[in-house]
Amino acid sequence: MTLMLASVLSPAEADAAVERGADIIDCKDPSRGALGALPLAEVSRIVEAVRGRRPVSAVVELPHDVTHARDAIEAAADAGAAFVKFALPLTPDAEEIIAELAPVAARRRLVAVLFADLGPDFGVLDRLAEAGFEGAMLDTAHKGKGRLLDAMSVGVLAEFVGRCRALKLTAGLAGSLESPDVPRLLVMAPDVLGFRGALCAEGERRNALSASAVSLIRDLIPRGAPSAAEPGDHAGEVDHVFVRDLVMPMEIGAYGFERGHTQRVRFSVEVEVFRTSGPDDMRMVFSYDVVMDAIKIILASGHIELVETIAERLAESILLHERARAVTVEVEKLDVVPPASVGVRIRRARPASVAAFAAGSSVSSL
Ligand SMILES: O=C[C@H](O)COP(=O)(O)O
Repeated sequence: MTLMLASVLSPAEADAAVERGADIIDCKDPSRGALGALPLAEVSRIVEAVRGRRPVSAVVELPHDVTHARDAIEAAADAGAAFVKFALPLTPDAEEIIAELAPVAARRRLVAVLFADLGPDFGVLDRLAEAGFEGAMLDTAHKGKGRLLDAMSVGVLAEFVGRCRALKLTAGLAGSLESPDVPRLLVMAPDVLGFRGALCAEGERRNALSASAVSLIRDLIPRGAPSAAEPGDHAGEVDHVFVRDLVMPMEIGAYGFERGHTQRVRFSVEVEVFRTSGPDDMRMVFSYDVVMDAIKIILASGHIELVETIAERLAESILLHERARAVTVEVEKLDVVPPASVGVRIRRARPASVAAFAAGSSVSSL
């Protein structure tokens, strides 16, 4: 399950974010850049306003001297922050700093933030896991200069989440995320998606939190596993969302001669999507970006022997989306016997109980 983190700067904003369903309340001063810390007294006030209803995280601007860094982290935790977030230094001694913070990580839940637009080295994730960190989060350093998906491809983001999962680190994604990004990033099943700008009036992170914007993002992130429910007023209506004839180069094939180079593969995908009731925004749609991202993530994972494997993985990934009722996937190799194509077509559907839930779901009104 993916949790929604909302960055707030005041007790009033924290209360509004809790009321609108954010899962983690993150104390941050957006006027101080990507990872600006709030004064500790303000963190304490936010913790008080939250009244234990949600975990609170706090940003710390890490002093370079390790003793001071440890003290700053301890102070934020003493102010009531369940998680302490800070930007991982980009200096050559970053790994040493991580190791020196290991004693603090044994007592406090530390989250290291890596800036996607500054070319982070994912090798550091091993060091964070060894030092006992709680998790790692990708964010963007330069706000206003692009979203997370501008800084990193979906394949690289999926690699980040996968490496965190393998190391038992909580994986967070943030960085000027907008509502259409949410279903795309959910495909990677991160533990946390973090937001500030998208929750604010006019999408500007230094503006005040907007209740309707918080609700929009909240509604885009499913809250737990779907279960059976009564069908809603649009039950039975199904749209067909498709990506047709998308040709991508990929490493594929079971023969030795098919290794070490790419061949053209054509993808045609049709998703049967439950129609839902609600406002006329991203909550109403199943984005074809979800299909294209799922294809790119599979391609980025390296050589795959069988078209059947690709088709199954693609269908499985798309059916994770709660609006998808069934999917037909066609995968064709174009370079085996040109101009003919060879390949496979499969149709996969969700289990009936889950399908009933999705048919009956509607989003909250604003
Ligand atoms: O931790 C999450 C950040 O506060 C994200 O801020 P942003 O959405 O404005 O980039």
